[in-house]
Amino acid sequence: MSSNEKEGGAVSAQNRGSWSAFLKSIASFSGDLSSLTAPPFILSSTSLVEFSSYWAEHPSLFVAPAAEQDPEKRMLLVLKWFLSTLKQQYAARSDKFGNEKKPLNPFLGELFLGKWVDEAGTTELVSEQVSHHPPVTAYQIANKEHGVYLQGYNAQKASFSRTINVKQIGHAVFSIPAYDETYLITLPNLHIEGLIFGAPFVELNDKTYITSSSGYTAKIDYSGKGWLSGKKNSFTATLYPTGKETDILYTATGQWNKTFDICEGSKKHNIIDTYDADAVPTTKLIVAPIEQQDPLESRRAWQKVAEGIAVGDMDIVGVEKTKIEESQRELRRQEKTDGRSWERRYFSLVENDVVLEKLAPAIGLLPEEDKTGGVWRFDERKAAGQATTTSSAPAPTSTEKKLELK
Ligand SMILES: CC(C)CCC[C@@H](C)[C@H]1CC[C@H]2[C@@H]3[C@@H](O)C=C4C[C@@H](O)CC[C@]4(C)[C@H]3CC[C@]12C
Repeated sequence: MSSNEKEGGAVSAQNRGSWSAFLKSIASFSGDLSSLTAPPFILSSTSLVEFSSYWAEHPSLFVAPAAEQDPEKRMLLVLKWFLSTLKQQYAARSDKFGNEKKPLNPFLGELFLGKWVDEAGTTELVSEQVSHHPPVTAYQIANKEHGVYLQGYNAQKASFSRTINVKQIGHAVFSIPAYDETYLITLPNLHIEGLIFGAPFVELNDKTYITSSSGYTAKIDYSGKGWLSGKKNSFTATLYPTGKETDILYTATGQWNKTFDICEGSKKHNIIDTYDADAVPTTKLIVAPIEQQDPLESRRAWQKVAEGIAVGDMDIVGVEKTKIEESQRELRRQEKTDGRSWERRYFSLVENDVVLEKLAPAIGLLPEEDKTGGVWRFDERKAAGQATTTSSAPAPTSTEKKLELK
């Protein structure tokens, strides 16, 4: 743990000045989160491209739907897995360090590759920054033994109104080809709580949906502590046949970062399952040693910046970040001169996506392609030409070598 990370909780006397200057600066903030300048002590050395891994830190829950024969119960298992990911996605860092941190902004083409190996077999992750303006991350998570796949992409738009509000644009697609089944998942909007106390954490807003090609939909309503009542990170999810919202088959309710109950029907006393986030251990993602990583892999590319953050040396951080930014600018200049654009390694833009065409209308999802550069999908053809394992990255091209910072 870095000196920076040990500080968690309320702002120390030493950091109070920079924190109040930050609070003043964000009052007029709106746009890409990448343009938000946070004080050094709130900087994380983890790039946003790594966040895709939060979808599968419980591989057994991820693959569980594949073993269920009944489509209704399968949908319930997909909902349970989704709910279990929320703690990892939105509370893991504030739980660990006492406060949320500002992640590193990935550069175009940045990769995060890894795998989980446990009782669920091998679950592989490919995450790639597919756009820089606007920043968009795409990912695929695959467990081939169980035949379970997740892919998606996301961008964030931030605005300030009493606090930092973040709108998520994008979606995820969970699929089990053996059942010819696809689930379209929308992403929660969020806001930052605790800013005033210097101990920021995430609270989710509004609602999200999961809708399946087998004819079921789950609606997840998020609520927080509020001024007068309620508990932090609360939600109520209902599962129903698509289009029949009042025919509730199952209800899940509780706190996504702690415990929740799954009940049959709409009555909250018919409990059939209880999930305790603290009782279900996560599996550690295996990432190749830095020296064996491709130059575009996140931890290798950001290594020196991360070292600077760890020791609180903002001069090193500045110098090393500038090197990355400069080499990125040079790549863009070169592409412009050559009349070509950056070739994404694993993902491609698609038109007329069949999953969206079929499932998005049921939940009113608008893909907002202008905000993500289009609809991004995992490209099997491209991936076949790449090594997605964590140890044998393909040799970098000459353009990519320019990124290798000495
Ligand atoms: C703490 C504050 C001062 C700086 C702002 C940090 C802000 C940019 C961070 C904080 C939380 C981040 C969310 C994170 O909780 C989880 C996810 C889910 C993941 O799948 C995609 C990224 C996203 C939305 C992060 C974006 C950056 C956030 C809002």
